[in-house]
Amino acid sequence: LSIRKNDLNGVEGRSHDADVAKSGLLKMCKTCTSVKCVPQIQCPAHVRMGDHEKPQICDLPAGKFGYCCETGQNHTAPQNKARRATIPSFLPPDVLEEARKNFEHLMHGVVQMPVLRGHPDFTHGIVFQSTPKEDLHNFALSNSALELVIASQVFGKKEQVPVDDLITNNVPIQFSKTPLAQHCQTRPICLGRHHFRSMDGTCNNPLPQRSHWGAAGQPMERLLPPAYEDGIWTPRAHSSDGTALSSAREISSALFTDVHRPHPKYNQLIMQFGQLLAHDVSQSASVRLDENGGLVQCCSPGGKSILPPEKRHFACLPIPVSENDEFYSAFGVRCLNLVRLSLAPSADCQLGYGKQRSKVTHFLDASPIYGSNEASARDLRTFHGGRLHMFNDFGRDLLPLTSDKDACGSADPGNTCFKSGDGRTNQIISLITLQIVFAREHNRVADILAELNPTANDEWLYQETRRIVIAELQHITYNEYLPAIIGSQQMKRFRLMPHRQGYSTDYNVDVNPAITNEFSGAAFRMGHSSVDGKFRIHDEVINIPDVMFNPSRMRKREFYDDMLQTLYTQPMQQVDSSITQGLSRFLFRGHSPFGLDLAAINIQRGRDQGLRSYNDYLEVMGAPKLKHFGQLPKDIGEKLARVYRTPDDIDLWVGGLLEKAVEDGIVGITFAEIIADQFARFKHGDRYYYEYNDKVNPAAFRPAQLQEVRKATIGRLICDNADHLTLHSVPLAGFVLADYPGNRLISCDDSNLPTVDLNMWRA
Ligand code: HEM
Ligand SMILES: [Ca+2]
Repeated sequence: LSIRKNDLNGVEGRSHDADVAKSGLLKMCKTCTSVKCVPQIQCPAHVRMGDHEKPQICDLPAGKFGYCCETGQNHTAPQNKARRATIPSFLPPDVLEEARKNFEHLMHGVVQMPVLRGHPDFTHGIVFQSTPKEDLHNFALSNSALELVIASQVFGKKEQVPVDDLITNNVPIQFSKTPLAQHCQTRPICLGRHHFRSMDGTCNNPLPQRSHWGAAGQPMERLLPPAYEDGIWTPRAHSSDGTALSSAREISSALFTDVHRPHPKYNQLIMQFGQLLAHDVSQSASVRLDENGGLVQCCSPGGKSILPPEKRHFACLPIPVSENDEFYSAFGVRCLNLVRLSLAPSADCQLGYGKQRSKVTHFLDASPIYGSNEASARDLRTFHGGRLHMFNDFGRDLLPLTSDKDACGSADPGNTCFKSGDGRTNQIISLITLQIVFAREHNRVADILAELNPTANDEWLYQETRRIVIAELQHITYNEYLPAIIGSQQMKRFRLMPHRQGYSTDYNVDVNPAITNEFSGAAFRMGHSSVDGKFRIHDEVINIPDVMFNPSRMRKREFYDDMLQTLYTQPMQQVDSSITQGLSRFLFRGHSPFGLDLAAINIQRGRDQGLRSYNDYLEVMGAPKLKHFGQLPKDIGEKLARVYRTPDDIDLWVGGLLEKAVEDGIVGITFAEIIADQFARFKHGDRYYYEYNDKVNPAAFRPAQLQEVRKATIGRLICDNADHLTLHSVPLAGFVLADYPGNRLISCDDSNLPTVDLNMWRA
């Protein structure tokens, strides 16, 4: 993960110094003054420099670059094992042989009962769903990554490599000269200058060595080295005092209650927009039983017990449930299924820890609308007038219907489900609603462009429209959504606020746009606490589990308009220690009397993804670590002390949620920083970001076009794409409750709700 000097060489292999001088993107400091030179992975973007300026690079041994890191800390676990004098610099044949044997043993697999359609575990599997062709590809890639990880594990154990060296990628062994090289990823070759951004996110960074940065299928990044017990892939299971960590379910039920605490300012639309964003930038994949995407089950039927080790698949990470559990005990459930995330082979082909794979483009590029590869993008297009397929339901455009019988995982025949660029669209009906808004926006814009440019062909209309819709999405995100979530101070520190005029010059060729494990595994899952367990539509109260993977209501004529109004009228729930039972007890219940616990899943997932404890992240931000629970407010400290032995054990998702919100934001400071860091990557590391000029962005907007894009608001987007059967107005500030001081409901024709004038796109 650290930058190698060669990575900085230009296309024609110019010298490193010339490159730095030419781009002006890096400040060179051979040795850091007053701060420490550490590998990039040990210095998260948000602590690199006080004012989040360009990174200062410095020399590390073995020809690598590091960053001058302001915290001056080495963010790794304390080194508790004596360092071995020498570690071989090659992979001995016996390691290769043993690794091969171990791998084959794992692949031999276990015989298990199939997971039945309609069961909550089946539905959970759909969250990671792919097409059959992708399943095959995923299985192969996941296994390739596994072979590399097993070889790393065998080597680490045999040679007694200190865990610290493994988690900081400090073992300079290349797989490229071994038979394992076939499992390493190759970088995409980018020919010419791509005018429009690619569908799969490849070829964004102009340096050929970085053509894969941010592309679909690439591994997630990390802010801190992983907390794997063996330094490679074994999840954290022990307290820092050596005893076993409490079960994720025990923590969930002790700490997360379901209390109605409506937010005084923000509505459910901001929650729903957040989930759409989450799906745009991250979709992990779970390990599968076979190449047909078969699901792994780690519990005995009915969740009565955890399967014994000899019957358990290697990717099992089930959540134990106590026999006295306040909820599940009534059903005799002692085990909640959880399957580990699959890994991606990394492009550096080096021995090291497992890296989780994300299936969607990491960039904020409307991938839920368009897909994350050429094939799914083509499947969604009509190839006429640049338009996307829609299902016309008696005059109203809904998303196209899918023929994939597993899309909803339902056992009910005739359950109609929808298709989009993302397999999770049917997860909840309010998400489908927002996906329809964006798909309609695409066709609305395409139609206007076609009228303005009568000779334009389908391809140009599609790509140009996609460029505009992505720009609108980015503008709404950075202008309306993000300031509400992380507050104005973080927006400023990370240079995230859109300009009012002119182009932004914030592109930085060295910023890796990849999603971080901390963001996808913890910080952005803050959204789960903001969900209200009920939608109130006129007199009807809908419990959210009833509209998960069950979109039949969408066919009711007024439902779409009504749902949008509910979203902007109903307050979102505060982001805190409350999470609706619709998610923490009844997630994906279908017809079952109980469902899954998303809070427990989030905690266990954090351990699966190797997230370090909350305390380590406090330290990264320059805050003192918690030494004892008494430092926290009494009620929180007491609850935590019941499930954690020491503050060093607190899971990141838990610690982050318990913080009080930053002054003018929705989340606490730790999540605000992690989210800010992530959106700084999406902005500063995306060449196609809408505010860049043509020196950076091959598809730059003309100044007048950019000014128009800056008029995009979530309110206008909804007005322009509503059915106008029951919806005729929106709140002026779309994510804010209409009755909040300073805000009001305004009619869709009100001139205070600006319109993006597409006349600027007349050829
Ligand atoms: C509306 C109801 C929602 C439901 C039913 C839901 C459900 C889920 C489920 C089942 C997962 C996968 C859990 C796992 O196995 O690790 C997940 C992941 C996630 N959710 Fe939600 N979620 C909802 C809303 C939200 C919101 C509002 C946000 C953010 C604002 C959000 C952010 C995320 C993120 C970042 C992930 C990780 C994605 C990945 O990397 O795979 N979710 N959610
Ligand atoms: Ca994306």
